[in-house]
Amino acid sequence: MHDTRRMTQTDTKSHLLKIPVRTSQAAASVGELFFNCSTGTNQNRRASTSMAVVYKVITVGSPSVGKSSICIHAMNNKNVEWNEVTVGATFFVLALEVDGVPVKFEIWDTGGQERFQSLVPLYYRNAHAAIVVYNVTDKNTFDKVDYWVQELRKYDNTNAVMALVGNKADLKSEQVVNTREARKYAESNGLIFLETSAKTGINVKNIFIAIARDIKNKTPGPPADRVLQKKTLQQTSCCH
Ligand SMILES: Nc1nc2c(ncn2[C@@H]2O[C@H](COP(=O)(O)OP(=O)(O)OP(=O)(O)O)[C@@H](O)[C@H]2O)c(=O)[nH]1
Repeated sequence: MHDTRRMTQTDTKSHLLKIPVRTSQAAASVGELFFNCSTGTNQNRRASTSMAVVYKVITVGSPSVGKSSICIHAMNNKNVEWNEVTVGATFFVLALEVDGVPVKFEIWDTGGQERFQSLVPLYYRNAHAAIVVYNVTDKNTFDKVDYWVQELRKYDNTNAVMALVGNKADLKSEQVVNTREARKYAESNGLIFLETSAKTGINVKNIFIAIARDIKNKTPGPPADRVLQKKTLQQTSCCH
């Protein structure tokens, strides 16, 4: 069903390179992975050339909940009709200023299909944060949230920040996942919680702002385990 989805907006497509890569270390153990690489708008590209704190983030969740659409909206500041199944993972770079500090998010947006789930630990390695996404109009995707949270916790990354995101919040009349129930789950498991819409953009950037603040709170003072970079995106692109 999902294989028929295709991207319809050409300007964003022009930022995407679909390439087979033999990734080093982690991915080498599973052979050759395929992923897309996107560096976003010119504004995003310019912002990321200055000194920035770099955070590695991954997205996980059921298929079609809107993981890629969230990343794409955050980077382009607009709704982009996205109809492409993520194969393996897509790499995005998002540059934002958070409380006066330039932050570069290196996002591994993982494919939600079951055949890609075994790859998640590889992308999660050394991640500063994970975004667990469900679709507010599909209870099955919320029921899968706890599986993702427990899986991520297994991967020995206890310091990572986790955010629970209920996407497609623009479809209010179709919402079946109760906001209070989702928030309660998030609070009792120490997760950031937001409902978003990749269509209208509501709360999309706020996810990343909340994550950056949470990481900073967990690691106060000089950024010891955070990397300060002064590189252009050409230098940091995933395609080398
Ligand atoms: N109405 C609405 N539709 C959305 C929203 N976010 C995504 N969609 C649509 O949902 C479908 C799936 O979006 P994707 O971003 O590809 O979902 P995904 O979670 O990355 O899917 P996989 O690659 O299969 O893991 C697309 O048709 C999107 O246009 C949203 O906030 N509101």
